[in-house]
Amino acid sequence: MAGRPDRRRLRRLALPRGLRRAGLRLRGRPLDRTRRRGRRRPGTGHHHLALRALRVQAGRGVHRQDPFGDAFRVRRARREEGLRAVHHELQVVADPDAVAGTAAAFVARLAQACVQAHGRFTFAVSGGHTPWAMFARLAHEHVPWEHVAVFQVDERVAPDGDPDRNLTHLRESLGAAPAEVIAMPVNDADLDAAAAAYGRSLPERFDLVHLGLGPDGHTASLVPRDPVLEVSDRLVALTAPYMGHQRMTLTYPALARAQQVLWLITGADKREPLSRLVAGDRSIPAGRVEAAASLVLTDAAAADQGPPRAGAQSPA
Ligand SMILES: O=C1O[C@H](COP(=O)(O)O)[C@@H](O)[C@H](O)[C@H]1O
Repeated sequence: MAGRPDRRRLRRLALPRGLRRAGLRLRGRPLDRTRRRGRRRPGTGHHHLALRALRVQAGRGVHRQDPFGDAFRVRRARREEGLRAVHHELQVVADPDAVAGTAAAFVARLAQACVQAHGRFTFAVSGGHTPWAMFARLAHEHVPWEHVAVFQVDERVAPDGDPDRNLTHLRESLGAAPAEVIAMPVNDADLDAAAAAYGRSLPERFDLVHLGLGPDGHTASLVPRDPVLEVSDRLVALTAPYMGHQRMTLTYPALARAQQVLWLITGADKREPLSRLVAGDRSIPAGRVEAAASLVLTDAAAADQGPPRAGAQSPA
């Protein structure tokens, strides 16, 4: 049976008490110099069964992690055989609601830290359904919105206000939160020029990039077999039609500007691509994303810790 979320802990996460209590690190340096809280003993958390399952599936790519405090630990990517191997921190919570709440608290606290450290928080957000609840929760968090710039990771080529547009749902979910959203210009007549212009508007680094994961292993609009996967000379590019729409997307070089990636992955249909992602499987598009640090936040269903499926055998 899936573990229940630790309500006490989640409540604490939703009410950040300031950076000094967060054990927060930014660009490798602790912002919390007075932190005394020790690490919890491995395996004592309510997620340990899920984590153990993923460790078996994914081998060395998975790291057991304390909820939240350690999630901010920035781990520098290593260069191995010319490739930048990303170490994924993995956090499993009970369900999509817990994913949304934990993610919103994470984003809010990172925003506070970045604004305090360098005056601005640059945040690139993906589409899909999974982040809607997180954005809605974020609107009620303590976020220094006047210093936040929200960029799009990807967008469908469709009219303004179209329900297929990621922007439509982003704005709806954020509600009255006064976020500056720098929208992808997917209605321009010359889409190649528009993509290039969006690329020029991107910051040198993103403080945070949110990514999702499709059942086919796609992330952003980096979709299997599309030539966009090989684009290395542009920050923003266009895809062939995929699931009904041509798309504009950040490319791998743009995503590599992320100081921190936050993956939000929920649902049983993500089990296989999730295990591939954390194993560093570069045969799926998501497995080729590079970033300075990566937190994979997932629910029990995606981590294969849901209720037993009909006909499933219990282990002996
Ligand atoms: O098509 C897309 O799907 C992925 C995954 O979405 P999700 O709702 O299954 O999490 C998303 O990350 C991407 O931005 C979007 O264009």
